[in-house]
Amino acid sequence: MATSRTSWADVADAEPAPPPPVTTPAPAPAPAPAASNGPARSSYVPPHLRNRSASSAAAPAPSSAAGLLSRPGGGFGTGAARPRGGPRWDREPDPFAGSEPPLPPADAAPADGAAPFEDHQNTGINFDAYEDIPVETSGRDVPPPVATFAEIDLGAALNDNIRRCRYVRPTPVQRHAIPISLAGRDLMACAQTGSGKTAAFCFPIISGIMRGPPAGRPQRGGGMGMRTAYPSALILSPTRELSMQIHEEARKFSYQTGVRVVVAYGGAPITQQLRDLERGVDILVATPGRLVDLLERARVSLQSIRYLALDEADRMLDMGFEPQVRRIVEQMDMPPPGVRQTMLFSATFPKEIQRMASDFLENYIFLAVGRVGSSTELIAQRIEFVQEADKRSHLMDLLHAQRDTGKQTLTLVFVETKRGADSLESWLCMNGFPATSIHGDRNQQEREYALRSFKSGQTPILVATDVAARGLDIPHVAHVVNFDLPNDIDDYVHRIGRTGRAGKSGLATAFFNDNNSSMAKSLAELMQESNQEVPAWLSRYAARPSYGGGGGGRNRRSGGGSRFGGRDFRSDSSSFGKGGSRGGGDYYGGGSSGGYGGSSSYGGGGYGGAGAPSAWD
Ligand SMILES: Nc1ncnc2c1ncn2[C@@H]1O[C@H](COP(=O)(O)OP(=O)(O)OP(=O)(O)O)[C@@H](O)[C@H]1O
Repeated sequence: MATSRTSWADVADAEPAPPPPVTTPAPAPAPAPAASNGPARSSYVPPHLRNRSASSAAAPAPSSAAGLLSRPGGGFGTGAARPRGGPRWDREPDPFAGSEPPLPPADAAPADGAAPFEDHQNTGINFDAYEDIPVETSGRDVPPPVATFAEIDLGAALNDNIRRCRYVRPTPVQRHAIPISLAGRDLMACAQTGSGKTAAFCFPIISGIMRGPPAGRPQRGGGMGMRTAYPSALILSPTRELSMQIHEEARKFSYQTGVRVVVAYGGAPITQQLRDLERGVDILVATPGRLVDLLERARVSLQSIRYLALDEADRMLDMGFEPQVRRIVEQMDMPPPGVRQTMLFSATFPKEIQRMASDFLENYIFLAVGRVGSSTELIAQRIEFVQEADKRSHLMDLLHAQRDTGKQTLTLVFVETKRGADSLESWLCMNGFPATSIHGDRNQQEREYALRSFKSGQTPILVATDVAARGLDIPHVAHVVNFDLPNDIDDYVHRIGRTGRAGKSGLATAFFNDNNSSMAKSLAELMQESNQEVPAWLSRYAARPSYGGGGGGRNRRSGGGSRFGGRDFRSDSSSFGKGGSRGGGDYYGGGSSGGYGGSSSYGGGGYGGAGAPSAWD
């Protein structure tokens, strides 16, 4: 087990007070548009012009500001209302407020220069832990990786935000993925949980929107009073909370760049989201269900999309979102592959998603940082044999032991069902452990409240179904407990990945019993691969042929031929042709057409029936 010497959390723990607000001066006003159709449009400046004064001189000069006003990206077709009297980002709320130290002067050092920023290198991702990570790329003419942010010309405004985020050096996935995306290539990228994938797809999108040429005039949306938004980039993510988180991150990265980020997800009132869209949108972060709704209402058009990013794409398939995702990407007005740029990111890439994704991508590069679907060595994994009836008392022992250390940390407990989450939450509270829960039966307000209360440490235990398994970046989660193991090793990888993030070490404990025997082999393999000690009893389980995966579980690793089933499927001779069927297999719940059935094992995933509101959308 690799140990973290200087981790983000170690340093963050040592930070006594919230840092002062941003001190960056506002950029010089962008050129005022020369023509207007009305007051609402008069101050609109396309993103690639907005940053002209702040970003590098490499930004292309517009031929005519007036001509750019009709550019659909950055607003709805009829023009978005902007604050008057100056560029709108002057009054942009500071997404860093209270979270960072003063920005070092831009000329103090390049973003990669460690020395001047050493004292606030709190996100000091433990790069040593990632240094010798194996990287595999396939595809034609792969652009070379970079070692520093300074080697990439992202523009001054974005570099300022990178400094504000206290990112000193790019993580391995960023080192490879950012140059690939900046070169305009489609990308399928797989990297371990907590390794900085969000920035890896956000930076090139923001930079591209800032610098890119104006998109063509929308063909519809201006008439009949229809206020249609024409984003330039779409980021799809499977869960509401992950969409919210990506939105927050993207807002930080695009602060004072003039690039406007809007989020749309189910469970929250659509009216507010519509208002946000009406104010203009360059990057739309959305869950598939809510986006389909917006498209059907013609409040969003995808015809100006230049960048499409799918985060946790495999999860969207798991959740039965394939029809919606295909509808959004293939059947609406989105430009085809080759015209738009498409990026897929996840820590796990089963072949099934690779096959679907290959329909969305053109001449793409497959990037695997670390073994595909593997877990980071920063997470110490423990598997304990615990009978169902003993799980609660065992959990209590763990929590008492943790409490005895006197350290204030957060514990995330995964269970399989929504009812199980409710009942464990109240049992913990009754027993003196402040807990809350998040699952698909809780309304969105309750879910968000639970997450806030957990993050703040008010309720340091969060009992969750898989709704919280993917992507959520919650600082200080020191322990993930798999009270109920999932049926799929990829889900296990994502769950435990809520700890041990950004170079920080973490602990993951799983309760295993006969009910989980189909997981034995893949668990043992995963642990071995991550240099964890595999208990002898688990190896014995794994050695039994009947427990070697497959079974009833959706155990992609062991069921799919090659051991990890996650390399670039184009190099697999048995791979399906482009657009081919994805075949059967239990991964899709019995080879259904990928409809709305979802999987009961996800505690609320999928659609309950036609038109039924989903807890996931
Ligand atoms: N270059 C960097 N330097 C320091 N910290 C970074 C850097 N890039 C990202 N981070 C931080 O690392 C953490 C994890 O990043 P992120 O959430 O993007 O991981 P991820 O790979 O998407 O994880 P998951 O697979 O769980 O979704 C975040 O808190 C982020 O701010």
